[in-house]
Amino acid sequence: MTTTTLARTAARVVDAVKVYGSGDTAVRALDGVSVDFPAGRFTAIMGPSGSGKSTLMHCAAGLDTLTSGAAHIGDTELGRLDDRRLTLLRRDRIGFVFQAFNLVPTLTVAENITLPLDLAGRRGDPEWIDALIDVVGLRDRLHHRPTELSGGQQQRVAVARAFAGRPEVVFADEPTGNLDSRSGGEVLGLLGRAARETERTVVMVTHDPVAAAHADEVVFLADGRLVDRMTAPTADKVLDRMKAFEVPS
Ligand SMILES: Nc1ncnc2c1ncn2[C@@H]1O[C@H](COP(=O)(O)OP(=O)(O)OP(=O)(O)O)[C@@H](O)[C@H]1O
Repeated sequence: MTTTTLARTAARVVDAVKVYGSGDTAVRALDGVSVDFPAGRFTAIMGPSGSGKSTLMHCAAGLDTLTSGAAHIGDTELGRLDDRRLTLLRRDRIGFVFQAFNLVPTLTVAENITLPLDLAGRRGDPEWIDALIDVVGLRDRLHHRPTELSGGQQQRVAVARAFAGRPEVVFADEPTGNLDSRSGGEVLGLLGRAARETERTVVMVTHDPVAAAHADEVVFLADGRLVDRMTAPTADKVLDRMKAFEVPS
């Protein structure tokens, strides 16, 4: 598919370096990564274990700080924000989906979805939330508690929660890690649909080629460096690309 609109960048890192520890035990988790995540697209970050995927996501999302380089959400450089502004930015402009669903067991599905808005004292956009409930297919479960739902349904609640405040970017870290392949596929389809239908940006970390194939584009990390990008991925193409990392050079 071609597009004539110039893609806006929703999030990016420039010359990102992240070193954990110091001296002999220092680990260079990111070694000069520059990557942009276009607005309105679903991008997967792939790479072997230890390649820096989670570190990249955490630094891009303002959950961790870079050793050097810069991370931006829209036009905002995260390194220039004090803790309070960074917290507000994460709350108001970013959504998160993690491997563990992190729902509040005492609240209903509906209450879980609007929890971040309620905590922020925001009412949110009722039409937006109503539409989201249909996107994630939870209309008949709104008054259930998380324990009454399957794992896949719980993660769908977490996806709706992540999108509820109309964030600019939703970051997902191995969102299907705790799901069987069928529910995992549903959640991934949903992430893609939510990105397209709500024109939001989704950035997902995964080590699973099948999961990555749901994205519009895959970026590949190896040893803390960006080594490739692939548009219109398929599981086979992603798997082939991953195999190349395992061949000793
Ligand atoms: N808090 C930390 N302290 C020290 N080293 C860390 C820390 N977090 C990550 N690392 C190291 O940084 C490197 C990159 O880790 P990261 O978790 O980003 O990789 P990953 O690609 O997400 O791996 P996986 O697929 O196994 O989750 C690894 O060598 C890891 O051991």
